[in-house]
Amino acid sequence: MAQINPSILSADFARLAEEAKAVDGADWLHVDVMDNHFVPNLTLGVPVVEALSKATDTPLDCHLMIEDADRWAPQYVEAGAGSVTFHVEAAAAPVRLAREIRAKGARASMALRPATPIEPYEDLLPELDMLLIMTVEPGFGGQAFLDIMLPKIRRTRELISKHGLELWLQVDGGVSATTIERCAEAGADVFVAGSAVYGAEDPAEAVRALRARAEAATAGAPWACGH
Ligand SMILES: O=C(CO)[C@H](O)[C@H](O)COP(=O)(O)O
Repeated sequence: MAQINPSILSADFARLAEEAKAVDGADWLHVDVMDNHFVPNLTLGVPVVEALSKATDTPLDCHLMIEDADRWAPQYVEAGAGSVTFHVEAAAAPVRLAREIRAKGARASMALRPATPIEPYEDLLPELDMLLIMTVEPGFGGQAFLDIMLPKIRRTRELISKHGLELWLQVDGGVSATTIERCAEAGADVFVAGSAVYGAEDPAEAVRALRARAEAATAGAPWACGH
């Protein structure tokens, strides 16, 4: 089943609890943590994640776009995140970090910037619950989807199948009604959408419509069931 994770980067930060409720029915709430070092933007940190986790029943999918991921990622598990994604480019010891996230009770996920290839990390895949392929340069919502990421999504799906893994494959950036089908056909099964959800008149309906498109695009694919 396709999962849709609305990104609160496109929500009203003054009304985060209400904005979380506006997407009831979403699989996860995607929380973009930015430190103005790894990316040229600054958003929120551990205290806000802790408050948000108490304000919604939707599990939090925290995407850390921050330096020194080894130090900070475990704190997001303690703050209540159900899934924590660190960037491989910002982690000194990604295997140790993934194991620590899992040991603390959250799903461990690793992200790749657009210019980072998947192939050097094939052996790490069994250590992960999800792999995130960025389909824009991280830092801002509302950017255009990078079509050139589709072959990387396909190659990653092939590696996941080759190793018989349960790993989820997430895409983030420019995912909308016009791009989600291409992502799904290429092999993604978890879709982050910011402006396509929070820019819609009815965000909950936008989630349902995106999920229906992704599921129609992957009907029958062996990896598209069983979440
Ligand atoms: O990680 C992100 C940016 O770095 C955001 O999650 C992403 O860009 C979502 O916004 P949109 O769907 O509007 O592209």
